[in-house]
Amino acid sequence: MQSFDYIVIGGGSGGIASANRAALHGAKVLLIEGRYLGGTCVNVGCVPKKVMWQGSELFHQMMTETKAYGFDVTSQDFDFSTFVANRDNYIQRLRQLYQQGLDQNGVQVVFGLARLKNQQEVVVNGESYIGKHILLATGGAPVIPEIPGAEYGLTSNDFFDMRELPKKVAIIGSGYVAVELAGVLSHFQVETHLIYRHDHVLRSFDRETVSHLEELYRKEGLHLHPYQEVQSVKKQSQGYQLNLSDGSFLQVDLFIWAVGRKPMTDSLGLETTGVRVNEQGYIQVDEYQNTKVAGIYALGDLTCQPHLTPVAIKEGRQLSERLFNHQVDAKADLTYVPTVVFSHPPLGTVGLSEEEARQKYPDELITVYTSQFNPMRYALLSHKLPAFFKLVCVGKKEQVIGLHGVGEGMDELLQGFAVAMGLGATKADFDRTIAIHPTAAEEFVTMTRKKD
Ligand SMILES: Cc1cc2nc3c(=O)[nH]c(=O)nc-3n(C[C@H](O)[C@H](O)[C@H](O)COP(=O)(O)OP(=O)(O)OC[C@H]3O[C@@H](n4cnc5c(N)ncnc54)[C@H](O)[C@@H]3O)c2cc1C
Ligand SMILES: NC(=O)c1ccc[n+]([C@@H]2O[C@H](COP(=O)([O-])OP(=O)(O)OC[C@H]3O[C@@H](n4cnc5c(N)ncnc54)[C@H](O)[C@@H]3O)[C@@H](O)[C@H]2O)c1
Repeated sequence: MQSFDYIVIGGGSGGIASANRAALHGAKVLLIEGRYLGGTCVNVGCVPKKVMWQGSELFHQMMTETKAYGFDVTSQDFDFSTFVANRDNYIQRLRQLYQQGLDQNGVQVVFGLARLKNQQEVVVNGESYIGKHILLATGGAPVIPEIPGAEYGLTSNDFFDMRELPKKVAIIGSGYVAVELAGVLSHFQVETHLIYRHDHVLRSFDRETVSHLEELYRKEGLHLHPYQEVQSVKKQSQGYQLNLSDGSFLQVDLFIWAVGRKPMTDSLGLETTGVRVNEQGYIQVDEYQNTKVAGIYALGDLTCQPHLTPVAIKEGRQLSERLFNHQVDAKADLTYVPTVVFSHPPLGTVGLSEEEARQKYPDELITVYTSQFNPMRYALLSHKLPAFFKLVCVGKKEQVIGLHGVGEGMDELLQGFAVAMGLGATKADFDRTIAIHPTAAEEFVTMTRKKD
């Protein structure tokens, strides 16, 4: 039986990052992956999603904006299947790069579903391996609700297998995935219906910012159906009929479940180890990724931390710094985690929403600044998508504790502001900073409109 310093189960964002870092510090590392290297992010998450986002942005611009800029785009042919094939080739190359990186660092890779036999032994493909330290990094998978006909629906994984665009589609859910896939399809001029149970999408985000995005989505022709649940689905000779909670029906070519994800713990054999999970099945860890069992760690989508690739990567690398490079206090600092919903236009957030700020600091002064403007991209167009920006500050010194926005470029401009907020920047620090003109980012350092 082979022994390793470190066995990593799951070759996604967190697992690969941790395995490579451990190997760089001289550990003997085994990485076990059940399907394909890169996990969710590379294969059915961030990467194909961002390529789709980019493709649909281009499509939309070509169809609606290029003429005003003087282009004569006479052929509007678009071959979706070529686009998808190019996307998949790119992903294939990424997987190869991951494999090369692991090889170069001396990480041994085995493909197969791993199962813990006890606290130190892992079995894969009938072989047993002993690990001094074991990392669980098996991520999550999409959920399908239990209603009649639910099985006819696609998940986000299936979305990336689509080889042609439907004419009319429904997306059920209100989180990142629902909002992003709805935006992509709508920008590809697919009639898109977004169906969700409550009043708003993205309910953990700043309410006012989300309302702005919803307004833009409506303006772009996306059909929003708040306060609706899909109660059952009937297959028809062509497409599907969704039966909604208000008694109405919606006929679509296809529909996509985007109602959340569940942690991938089923195949792991956790019961043999004493590793604890919470009510939703997520593995309980402390801020150092320790589970309740010494020598077994977990990270990323398998735990309750924000389910974002850079979070999983940071957790994985910091864990390896701690275990294999004597950095005894290494842990991921999740105080200001910037995040972007790749909607059209993107919505970005760092820190607390206005609602969270008021709840967290009931006795402190909360000041809120907002700004709305038309990005220059629309200068020559009759059709405009105004951007919205917001700062949430606390105390007399007005420390900026929340920064939110919807608008072109929001995805790229957010990172630097997250650094400033991590350093405790105040509204005065923002105001002191010279703007870059003409950009969207300058709105954040020129805001004067205080909300009552
Ligand atoms: C549609 C979509 C879009 C997303 N877009 C973004 C984005 O734009 N930005 C962002 O930051 N995040 C995004 N995310 C989230 C991001 O993909 C995840 O947070 C991230 O992949 C989590 O990494 P992980 O290492 O925890 O798990 P994963 O990347 O899911 O990796 C887990 C790996 O473990 C393997 N595995 C499972 N069970 C076993 C087993 N028993 N044995 C061996 N291997 C096993 C799986 O095959 C998988 O490869 C997106 C997610 C989705 C679904
Ligand atoms: N851009 C990004 O960084 C990005 C993109 C996609 C996903 N992600 C990550 O992946 C995670 C998972 O995303 P997600 O969108 O799958 O899940 P989610 O948990 O963010 O959202 C799921 C939504 O579906 C709703 N819902 C649950 N059951 C329902 C039902 N039966 N009918 C209608 N609605 C229902 C929930 O109320 C919830 O709002 C995200 O939380 C995020 O961390 C990140």
